[in-house]
Amino acid sequence: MFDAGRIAAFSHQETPFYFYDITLLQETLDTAKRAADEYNFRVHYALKANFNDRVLHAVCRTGFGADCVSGNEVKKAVEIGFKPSEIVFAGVGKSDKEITYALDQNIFAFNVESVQELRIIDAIAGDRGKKANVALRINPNVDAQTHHYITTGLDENKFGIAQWELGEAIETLRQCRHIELIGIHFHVGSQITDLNVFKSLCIKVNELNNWFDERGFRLHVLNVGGGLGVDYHQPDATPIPDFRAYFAIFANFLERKPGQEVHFELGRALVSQSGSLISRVLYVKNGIKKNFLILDAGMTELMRPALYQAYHQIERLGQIETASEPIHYDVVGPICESSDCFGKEVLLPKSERGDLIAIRTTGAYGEVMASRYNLRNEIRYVYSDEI
Ligand SMILES: Cc1ncc(COP(=O)(O)O)c(C=O)c1O
Ligand SMILES: N[C@@H](CCCC[NH3+])C(=O)O
Repeated sequence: MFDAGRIAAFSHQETPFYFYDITLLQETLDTAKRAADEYNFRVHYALKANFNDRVLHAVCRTGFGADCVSGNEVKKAVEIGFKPSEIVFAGVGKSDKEITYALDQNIFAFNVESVQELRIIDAIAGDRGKKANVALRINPNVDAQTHHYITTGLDENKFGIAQWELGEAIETLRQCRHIELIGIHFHVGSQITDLNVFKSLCIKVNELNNWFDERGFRLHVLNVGGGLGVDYHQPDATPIPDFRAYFAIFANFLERKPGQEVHFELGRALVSQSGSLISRVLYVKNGIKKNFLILDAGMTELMRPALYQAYHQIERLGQIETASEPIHYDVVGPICESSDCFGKEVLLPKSERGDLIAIRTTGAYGEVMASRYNLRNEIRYVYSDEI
């Protein structure tokens, strides 16, 4: 992925920066779109994974809709050019202002996460003389088999309407005159690599689809969320996730009723592998117990390792001196936190001040989770077709 020409181009850049491989991004998007189209599935890209303008333009041009989690994300999606009729809005804490804004934009649907939220949307829609499309986000209590911080579909999680509340939800819906129930929505977690999790989800969706049908609600949409994981350990071996296998699970196990559409909300799987965080070694500290590589990027640029102990492949770019043995380094940033560490005991070629380091698979939940802690600079980025 990082050939000599590219590395030479990096060496003139101010670091740290996010590097986006636009060719890989487009190939990934095209592969996913083709796989989804085979079954007539509709994908709304989850903006929360990466809302960089270049990324969003590519996603929009490829023909995906947008899944948003804040009023600002809805605004961003509209500005980029996503059709309002292809924008959905989820989130456990939508403010009145955000609901009003999204209603005024005539978005496709609100994925509603509580009975109380149903009443609020109904009231705001009534005041504005509108009818809001809603899908109920149901917590199916399906274990996503992922890191406990990024699982979202268990009873202990704050997301969605619990199954025991569904009776109250449909009673409320019957009273709401400014709401149209169009479907049901699920999202059980992120970075899911065991496809059996999605089979279990399908079984739950089928049960609930029947439950609504028996009560006279004809659902138009089954939205099964996102969550497909990527290979953080071997980014070059699997640069594009197996979208065909993923969609095939839903094609095989989901029981659609006549006219029902299936919607998805993929984020990570569409953008992760096309991003890398590129930084420089500032200092090398050789200790008795440890060797440290101190980079000019830190948890302020990439928070995942500090937040979830997430693994990212770390590579030293450029010429490797074959005469020296590789060395184990703790690769750390400059931030005043001990958790500001990208990897412990990482085996790398002997490195020195000025060397370029790539932290891979950072196209999703990288740039978007950056912070200004320690009054750090704004994030910089470099696109493959501009160098
Ligand atoms: C409701 C919802 N949809 C979609 C996504 C996108 O998930 P992923 O990036 O794992 O595909 C998320 C994030 O986990 C989410 O909360
Ligand atoms: N931000 C997380 C995933 C959470 C996705 C949003 N629900 C990550 O970096 O993996």
